[in-house]
Amino acid sequence: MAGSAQVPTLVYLVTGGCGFLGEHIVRMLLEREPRLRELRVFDLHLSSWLEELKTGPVQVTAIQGDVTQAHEVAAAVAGSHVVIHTAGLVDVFGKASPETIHKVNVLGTQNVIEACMRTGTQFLVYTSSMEVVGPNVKGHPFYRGDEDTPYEAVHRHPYPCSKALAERLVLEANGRKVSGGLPLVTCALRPTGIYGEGHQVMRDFYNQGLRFGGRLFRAIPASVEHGRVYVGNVAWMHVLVARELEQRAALMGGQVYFCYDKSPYKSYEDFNMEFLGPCGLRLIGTHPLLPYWLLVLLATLNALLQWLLRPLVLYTPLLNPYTLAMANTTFTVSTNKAQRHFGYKPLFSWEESKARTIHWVQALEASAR
Ligand SMILES: NC(=O)c1ccc[n+]([C@@H]2O[C@H](COP(=O)([O-])OP(=O)(O)OC[C@H]3O[C@@H](n4cnc5c(N)ncnc54)[C@H](O)[C@@H]3O)[C@@H](O)[C@H]2O)c1
Ligand SMILES: CC(C)CCC[C@@H](C)[C@H]1CC[C@H]2[C@@H]3[C@H](O)C=C4C[C@@H](O)CC[C@]4(C)[C@H]3CC[C@]12C
Repeated sequence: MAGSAQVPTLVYLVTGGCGFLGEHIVRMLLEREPRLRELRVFDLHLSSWLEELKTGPVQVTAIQGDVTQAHEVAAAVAGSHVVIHTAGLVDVFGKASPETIHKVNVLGTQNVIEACMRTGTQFLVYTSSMEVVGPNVKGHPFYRGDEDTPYEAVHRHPYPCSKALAERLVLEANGRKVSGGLPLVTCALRPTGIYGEGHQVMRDFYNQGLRFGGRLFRAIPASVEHGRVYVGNVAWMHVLVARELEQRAALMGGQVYFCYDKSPYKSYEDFNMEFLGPCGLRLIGTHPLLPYWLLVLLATLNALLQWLLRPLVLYTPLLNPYTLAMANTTFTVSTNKAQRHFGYKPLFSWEESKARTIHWVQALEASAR
C-alpha cells in the first residue's frame, strides 16, 4: 500500500456502502482514515446522504451497481487499494428466494474476489457473520466462545449457508496472486447481531410495540443469551483491519475475527429493551407468556401462510421457525483475537453505544408523531 501516514493516497471501495453497516463504515473511514484519497461507494441503491459527503476533502465516488454483475464489480474495483465487501442480501424472513440470496452473497463475493485478482487489488476485507458458525440447526448453545471454540456448524437456511460459502471463498483466496504478481490478502469479520442507528429490526420491534399500546410480550426466556455488537464498533473494526492488513499480512491474512465490544450479554428481547424501555415501551412478563411448543406452532403456521400466500402477497412476519431458533439459542462470543492481532479496542463504550441508539429511537418516535 502506498503513502505515508499523512499523505492521502489510498483508494478504498466499500460495497454495500449505503446499507445499515455500510453507511457507518463509509462515515468512519472519512473520519478516521487520514490516508484516504478516494472513497468509492458501490451499492444497488444509492442513498441521498452520499451527496453531503461529496463536499469534504476526500473524493467520494458513488457507484450504482450490482455485485452479481462481474463487469460492474471489476470496473469499480479497478485502481482501488482496499476493498471492504459488505454488500449482501440479509434475509431471514423469506423476502427473497434462496436462489437470489445465493446469487448476491456467494456469486457476488466470487465476483469481488475475481475483480481483485484481475485488477491487481491486494487487500480484501469481507463482512461475514456469526451465523457462519451458528446457532446450528441442532440448537446447540455457543456460550461466550471464541474463534477457536469447537462447534458443529451445520446450516439449512439459505442466508447462513450463503454467508458460510462466501466466507470460505474469501479465506481460500488469501495468498493467491493478483495481477502484477503480489499476493491477495484477505480476512473476514464476523459480527454477532448488530444494533445501533439505522437498525431495521429494532425499528420493526419499536413499531410493533407502539401497535400494542407500548407493550411487547416476552417470548424468549431471559436466560438465553444473544450476542450483540454496536454498529459503530463493527465499522471501526473494518477500518482498523483494512488499515493493518498490509503491515500484518502474515498474521492477519486468511483469518476470521468475531466482532465484539462491551455490550452486555442478555436475551434478544431484554437487550432491545435497553433502548426501547427509555423510549416508553414495556416488556410484559418475567417469563415467556406462551409455552415454547405454541411459539413453534405459530412460527410453523407463519411459514405455511407465507408459502400459501406467496402467489398473492409477500407475507414476512418476524416470527418464523428460523428466527425463533435464532432468538431461542444461546450464542455469545468472548474473545480478544482482534485486539491481539490488530490492536482493536471498542471505539464506543457500552454507555455511548446505548445513548446513541436511544437517541436514534427517540428520533423515530418524534418523526412518527
Ligand atoms: N445486520 C446484522 O446484524 C449483521 C450481522 C452480521 C453480519 N452482517 C452482514 O453485514 C453486511 C451488511 O448488512 P446490513 O445489516 O448492513 O444489511 P443492509 O441490507 O442494510 O445492507 C446491505 C447493503 O448491500 C446492498 N446490496 C444488496 N444486494 C446488492 C447487490 N446485488 N449489489 C450491490 N449492493 C447490494 C444493499 O442495497 C444494502 O445497501 C451483510 O453482508 C450482512 O451479511 C449483518
Ligand atoms: C421470537 C421473536 C419474539 C423474536 C424474533 C427475533 C428475530 C427477528 C431476531 C433474533 C436474532 C436476530 C438475528 C441475529 O441477531 C443475528 C443475525 C446475523 C446477521 O448476519 C443477520 C441478521 C441476524 C440474522 C438477526 C436477524 C433478526 C433475528 C433473527
